[in-house]
Amino acid sequence: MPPRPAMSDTARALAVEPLSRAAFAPFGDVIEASDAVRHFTINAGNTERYHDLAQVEPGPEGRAILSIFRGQPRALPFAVTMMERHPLASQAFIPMSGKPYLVVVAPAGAAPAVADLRVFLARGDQGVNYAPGVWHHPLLALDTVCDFLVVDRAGPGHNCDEVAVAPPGLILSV
Ligand SMILES: NC(=O)N[C@@H](O)C(=O)O
Ligand code: NI
Repeated sequence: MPPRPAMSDTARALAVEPLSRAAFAPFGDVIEASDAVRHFTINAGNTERYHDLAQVEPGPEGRAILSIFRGQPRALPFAVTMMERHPLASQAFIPMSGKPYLVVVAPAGAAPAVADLRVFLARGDQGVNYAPGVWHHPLLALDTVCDFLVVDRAGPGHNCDEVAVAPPGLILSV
């Protein structure tokens, strides 16, 4: 992980890391067609299946649903002033517009401090699946309006907690 910039009273600059399966493993899954995952040829050789890439958890009495999120681009520098989590179920974002985007996460458990935040720059061919309870920032599209296929939960119960992050984290550039 890159060295963290110095702490300040008002805000803390956050280092941006490239998204990889290994680095993201504490937070969930990376959804990408790579030789690092199990894949095999199907359809009489026409198609390669990159198999079972993410653990979709609909949670108790829930069902997995598919939605499309059309995100407006975020301006940089961006201040991370809040985080959220879905305690009952996973949530996956798969880019449909082929553009890079930002992923901000912190480990499940206690409300994150700015020092707990990890920022990843995802390529336009990489999706992410947040494991249940993993703290994350809501969708952070960049540059232009971008669509994302979202796999998450419908069902009873409370499934979204939000917390403030103070001092905020600053994403200066990508
Ligand atoms: N609120 C909602 O459905 N979106 C967030 O969960 C998000 O992670 O973007
Ligand atoms: Ni969410």
